[in-house]
Amino acid sequence: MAQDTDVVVIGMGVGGEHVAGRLAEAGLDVVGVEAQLVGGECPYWACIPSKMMVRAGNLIAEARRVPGMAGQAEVAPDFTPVATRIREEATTDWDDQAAVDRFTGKGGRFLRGRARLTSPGRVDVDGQVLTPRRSIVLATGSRPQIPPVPGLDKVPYWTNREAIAVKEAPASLLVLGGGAVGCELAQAFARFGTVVTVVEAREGLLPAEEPEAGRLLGDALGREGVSVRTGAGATSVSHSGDTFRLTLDDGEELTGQQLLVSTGRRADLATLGVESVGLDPAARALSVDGQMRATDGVWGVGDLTGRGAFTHVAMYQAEIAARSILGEPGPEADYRALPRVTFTDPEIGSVGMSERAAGERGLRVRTGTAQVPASTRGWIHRAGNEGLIKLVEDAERGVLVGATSAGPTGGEVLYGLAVAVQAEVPVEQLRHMIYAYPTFHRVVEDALADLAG
Ligand SMILES: Cc1cc2nc3c(=O)[nH]c(=O)nc-3n(C[C@H](O)[C@H](O)[C@H](O)COP(=O)(O)OP(=O)(O)OC[C@H]3O[C@@H](n4cnc5c(N)ncnc54)[C@H](O)[C@@H]3O)c2cc1C
Ligand SMILES: NC(=O)c1ccc[n+]([C@@H]2O[C@H](COP(=O)([O-])OP(=O)(O)OC[C@H]3O[C@@H](n4cnc5c(N)ncnc54)[C@H](O)[C@@H]3O)[C@@H](O)[C@H]2O)c1
Repeated sequence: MAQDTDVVVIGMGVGGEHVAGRLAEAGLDVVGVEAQLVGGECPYWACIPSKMMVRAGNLIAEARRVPGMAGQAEVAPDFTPVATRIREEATTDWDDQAAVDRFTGKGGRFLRGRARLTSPGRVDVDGQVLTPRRSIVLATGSRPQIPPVPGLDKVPYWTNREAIAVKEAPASLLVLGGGAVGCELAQAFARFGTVVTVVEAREGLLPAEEPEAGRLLGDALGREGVSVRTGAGATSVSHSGDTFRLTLDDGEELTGQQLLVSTGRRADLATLGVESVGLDPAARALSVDGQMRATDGVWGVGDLTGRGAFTHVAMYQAEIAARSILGEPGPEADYRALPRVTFTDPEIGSVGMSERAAGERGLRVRTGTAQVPASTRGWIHRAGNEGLIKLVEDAERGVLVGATSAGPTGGEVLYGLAVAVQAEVPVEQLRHMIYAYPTFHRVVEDALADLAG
């Protein structure tokens, strides 16, 4: 028998959990459907456990910076406390009961299973039919995109999930893909003694960001002993015993005890039955309007919308979708000041457009750059002070449309720049503000001086 309800939320990751909880608290009858764990990728296999690894790796790196700065320090890295924290604090051994209780405590109804749209206003969950009167919210996230490298489908490679669940750092690791996942995990494992090689197909690491940031990070990884191959195509992979072999297009053969594939993620609309409501199952992402509506009665939030695979995007969109479903007033989605932080050391923060992206949009841009080590705070900080600020100005309007903040606290320094991009604060006004001395964010003032010319 079909079960009537107001709303069905499919996928209870960060985005789905937020919409479902918000609507249930507002008094709607909400069924939240989740195939795996409520909370999704972020708390169990992504943001939170990976940042626990990064935090531990940063402690090791800081301790190694003591000589010449503050005496002597001996560090004996041990991955066990990290693996324990991931099990006990982050994931409760990959158990989501607390998250399920959090949702049902708000008045929601929870259903474990795999959902599929079968016709407008009808959802099938493993044979059980739900008929939402008001709305369906699609929040099914993304899955790793595995490149068609010959042999890859026959070897036991890791995705982020296996990498996060390890109990010991591997002796050696090949990382295919030098984006956010690859760089964060490469550095974290290297700091625990893993011999790491990163293979990136494009010309630099973090290729979606400013090339200066990718070079800075590549140099920092190199100094820590991570081998980086950029502009390198993998032509085959094999595995025997406990060794992976990765052959590159220049004939070089790389070996490692483990292979992490971190070559991007994509939405999977094909298995969701979206064609039954008139949407394209072959699309790379679900197309939504500024209120997160995909079509009549269907909203979409999070990674599957293809607007930036970040937890903060999923939560931002989820709040807009909830407002839209409840008929509450509020602004439409605005991604001009979308912030991104890769939690490496140096931390790479960026907001809005890169110089190249702004140029491709046809903007006449001016840029300004300043180096963190040349600033007072960078000079004081000394060991581990690498970083830079790069500003991208729309020269016609005299406002910033993008910025990069890389350095010891790059992601935190980014905040002021994000406000400037979002609020379109005139560059002239930014130039005449007071910047606290001696902070890292004073480097913004130096970059503004460079922008002036
Ligand atoms: C290693 C790693 C580190 C990351 N670090 C960060 C970070 O530091 N900061 C940041 O902002 N972002 C980070 N991200 C990205 C972040 O994890 C995602 O953007 C976020 O989890 C997306 O949320 P979501 O709700 O869209 O999808 P998800 O969290 O993927 O949740 C989707 C849920 O839908 C469920 N589902 C799928 N299909 C169905 C179905 N048919 N029926 C029922 N349920 C279904 C899935 O089981 C899943 O639980 C990281 C990602 C990775 C891989
Ligand atoms: N700190 C954070 O916020 C954070 C951390 C990790 C992941 N994430 C999110 O998760 C998403 C997925 O991360 P990701 O690192 O897997 O994807 P990504 O898109 O950031 O990077 C993938 C990289 O793999 C490269 N690549 C693709 N095919 C390749 C091949 N065959 N050989 C070699 N290199 C290849 C790409 O050029 C790219 O640089 C990111 O887009 C990001 O939004 C965010």
